[in-house]
Formats: sequence, C-alpha cells, structure tokens
Amino acid sequence: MKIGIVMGSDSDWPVMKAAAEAVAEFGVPFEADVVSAHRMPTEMIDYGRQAASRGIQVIIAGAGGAAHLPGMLASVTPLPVIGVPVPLKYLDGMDSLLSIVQMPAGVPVATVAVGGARNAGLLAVRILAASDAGLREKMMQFQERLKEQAYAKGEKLRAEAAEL
Ligand SMILES: Nc1c(C(=O)O)ncn1[C@@H]1O[C@H](COP(=O)(O)O)[C@@H](O)[C@H]1O
Repeated sequence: MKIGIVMGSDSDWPVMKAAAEAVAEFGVPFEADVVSAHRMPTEMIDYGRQAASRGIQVIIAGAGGAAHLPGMLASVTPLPVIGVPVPLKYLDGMDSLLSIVQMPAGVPVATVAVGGARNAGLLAVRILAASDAGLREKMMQFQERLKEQAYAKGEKLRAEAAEL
C-alpha cells in the first residue's frame, strides 16, 4: 500500500471515493478505511503511528464538521497528510474546511477544496511521482489529456460564438 485513504465515517465515502478513483487511474496501490479521531481515538493514533512502517507514503484524510482527523494524523506521523473537507448538511463544509486548514505552525496538512477528493488523489500521486520517473511520465500524459479536453471545449465554444 502506498496511499492510505481514511475518513471519519462511511458517510464520507460518496465524496472520498473520488480520491480512490484518481489513485486507481494511475495504478498506485491504496487502501481505504474509516478512522475517526473522535469515535476511535486509540485506533486513530495507532493508524497514524504505524502508517509509515506499513509502507504508506502519503495519507489522504477526509472528514466533515469538526474535522480533527487530518490534523491529528499529521501530529503522529512524519508522512505528508492531505486533508479533504467533506461538506455536511449544515454550513456547507466551511466548518470542515476551517478545521482542517488552520493548522498550527509545525504540523502541516495540505488542504484541498471542500469536496475536492479527486484533487487529493491527484496530489498524492504527484507526491509519489516526485521520486518515480514512470509515475511522473503518467502524470504528464494525464496533464496533456486535460489540456486537450480543455482545448476541445474552447474550440466548440469558439465555433458556437462565431455563429452568433
Ligand atoms: N470529523 C469527524 C471525525 C474526526 O475528525 O475524527 N470523525 C467523524 N467525523 C465526521 O462526522 C461526520 C458525520 O458522521 P456520521 O455520518 O457517521 O454521523 C462525518 O463527516 C465524519 O467525517
């Protein structure tokens, strides 16, 4: 396992699945699990402490509301932690965003946008790609496809605009 994807509840999975899908697209081994700082603090600490020795290289942690999971994991592991603010019924994820992003100096969490699990997956792949030429090549091909898709959309828009 190279990437550990964890979330505070299985109710986060519909959002967090996009991180797993992005990682899977690049063929990077990952695991996904429910780990909660609030509901299973001892297990959460164990997960964070053991992640590096189990071969995990990047942790993606998603949580909603009072989202303490990403920061607590970052406090017990030397691995990079990417936090995903999961939007809930109330406050539209602002609570989760602020809980994750405002970390004290010395304990970084790389926070993506509210609901931005796909970008979390892509960022984790980029972190691994920094020391993996094959993965870097795949990332560059992905970026090329992204550019072509954006360009094709622009072409369609320009053609439509020209008809007016
Ligand atoms: N923010 C946290 C933590 C934590 O940070 O440890 N554990 C669970 N939760 C969040 O509680 C929300 C509601 O969970 P339930 O749907 O299970 O009631 C979820 O978004 C979860 O991430």
